[in-house]
Amino acid sequence: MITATGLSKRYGAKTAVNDITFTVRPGVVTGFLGPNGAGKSTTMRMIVGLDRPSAGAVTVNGKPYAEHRAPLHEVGALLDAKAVHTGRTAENHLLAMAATHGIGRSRVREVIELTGLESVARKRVGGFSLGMGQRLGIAAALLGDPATVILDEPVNGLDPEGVLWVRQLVRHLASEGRTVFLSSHLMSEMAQTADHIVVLGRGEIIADAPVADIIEAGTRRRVRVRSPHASQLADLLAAPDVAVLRAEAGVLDVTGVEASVIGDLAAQHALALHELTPQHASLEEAYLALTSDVVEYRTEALR
Ligand SMILES: Nc1ncnc2c1ncn2[C@@H]1O[C@H](COP(=O)(O)OP(=O)(O)OP(=O)(O)O)[C@@H](O)[C@H]1O
Repeated sequence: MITATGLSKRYGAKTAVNDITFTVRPGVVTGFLGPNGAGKSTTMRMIVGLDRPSAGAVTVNGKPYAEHRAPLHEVGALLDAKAVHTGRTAENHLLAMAATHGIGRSRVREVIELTGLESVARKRVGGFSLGMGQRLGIAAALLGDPATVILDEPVNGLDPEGVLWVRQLVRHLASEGRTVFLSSHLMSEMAQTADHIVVLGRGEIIADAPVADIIEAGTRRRVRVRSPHASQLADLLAAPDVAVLRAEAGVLDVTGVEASVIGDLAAQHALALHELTPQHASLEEAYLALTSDVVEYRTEALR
């Protein structure tokens, strides 16, 4: 369990994280989303004691990270996979970490197998690809069999097979009752991986809810209607809160009315319907709607 209360971080005049309060619960995968510079990495660094909060506090499993006597058993974190620039082999890197906590060689072998690093375990980490570095970072995070796992952009640099592996791994870790907190800028990835998401914009929380609720709240639901009587139906649907868009001949995209209401209306007027489909917005669309006001670096439309 991770609990942040009134957490803030300022770097000089710059406020990176502004008075955020949230809880990351065990047994589910919680995603941490936000545009570049929103403050995700800063928040994660404060959770594991690498940055000191300017105000507020954050605890892991009930205590500030620094107060845990054997932190690797409490929290496993992958914060910057590129940080391991070493002439050591992957195995020796993990053995050195294990030694600080009295973790045995057999656990090192286990995490090497779990992360698919067997074939490169005796190779120098310096020559690793980004993807192998990510796997090694995840192996290190899991070394102490921690109750809480924090992964900053874990799928960065992984190939599709690796992405699928991370997704299955984090879901498995959550199913074991662990607290799993991962950041990503890939909304589509979050939609498939997370149960719950916390969205950060300019250092503030702008959403903290189950994925399904975020999708629901971030968009107005659209219904696609196909009918040989599309024009007649469009006239019947006209109302101040209803938008009817003629997508193509015989096809309407209707916003502001439930599909069931459209179906009933068509039946009352004996108008045949050939399609009546509620369109579900993607998490990407919902996220863009949520964060459109808070992106720090806006991209100019290409001309
Ligand atoms: N050491 C620092 N000194 C000054 N400003 C910093 C420092 N670290 C982060 N910042 C600023 O704080 C803000 C939040 O940065 P942070 O890296 O936490 O965002 P992020 O959401 O992780 O973004 P990204 O996805 O780009 O990594 C940014 O505006 C960043 O420039």
